[in-house]
Amino acid sequence: MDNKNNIGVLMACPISTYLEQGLEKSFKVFKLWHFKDKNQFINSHKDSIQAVVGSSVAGADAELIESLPELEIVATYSVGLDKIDLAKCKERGIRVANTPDVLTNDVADLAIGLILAVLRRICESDRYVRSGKWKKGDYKLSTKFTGKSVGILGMGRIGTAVAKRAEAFNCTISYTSRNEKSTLTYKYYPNIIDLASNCQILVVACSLTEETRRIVNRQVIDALGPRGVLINIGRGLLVDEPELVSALIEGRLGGAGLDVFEHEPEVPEELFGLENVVLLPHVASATVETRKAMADLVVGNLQAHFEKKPLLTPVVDNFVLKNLQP
Ligand SMILES: O=CC(=O)O
Repeated sequence: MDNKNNIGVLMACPISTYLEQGLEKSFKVFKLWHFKDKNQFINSHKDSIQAVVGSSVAGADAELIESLPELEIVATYSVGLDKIDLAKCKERGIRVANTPDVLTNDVADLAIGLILAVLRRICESDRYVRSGKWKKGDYKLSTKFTGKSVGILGMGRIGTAVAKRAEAFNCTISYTSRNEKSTLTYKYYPNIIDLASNCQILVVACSLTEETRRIVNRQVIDALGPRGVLINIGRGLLVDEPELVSALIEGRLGGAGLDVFEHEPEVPEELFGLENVVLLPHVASATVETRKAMADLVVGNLQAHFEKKPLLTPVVDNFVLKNLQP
């Protein structure tokens, strides 16, 4: 690998001290949020920045990619790729890596946690105890999870891990995905409305792309219905948020467990007073163990790239063909 001072790595947003320290051991790290005038900073450092590190908050859009002529790799501290202009990266031969696998279990665990929290009113009953209301009477009955039908939107790594967990709760699993998976015995619905009409809990676990933007629209929400529960551990923009809010307020949807929102960290305040809703601050992969593994993977991918080796977790890798010597 070249001398570390020769390789500029631009962090697009604050991520973690552990990651920063890992990057600083091998690279010259620039933290974009430290610069008031970002355009001026990029203009004066564009010739030394060869890598961008992003996350689910900020990545590399077309404008950033175009402003960095020496950019060779974008490594994101996320499994989601929606903050990266992948088409631009392919066009420019820029490699892209993400952090799949290491976070799958945590995200699937949290999806189940959200289901239980909504159906069994865990957060609401905790508030009941803390506010002293228990002394005046028992908390009301909640809803059983075991045996419910669970529909999964997006049967990738995370969707599959959610399904496996839900099976242990004796749930019937069905799903919709780009394609039916021949290896799975779960019922496949080619369309999300049919999936939503035939399940009690709909878990949103697909990636955000132009095709899936607001895929959970009013029709899907109405198909899920007043006894149905929506769980979103994907991206806020997969759901039509204003429609979700009105369905919850009007009682057209039974409940929701949401880890992600359209305008994070903004969350529609109309949801704050609803006891059938559990709201989390985008923490599905946020455990000490997993975040460390994600950071190690980001650093490992950059090291692999600058040592002209195959990426550990490649997403876009046509750089190999053009620029890497055997
Ligand atoms: O949102 C988190 C991720 O994409 O990893």
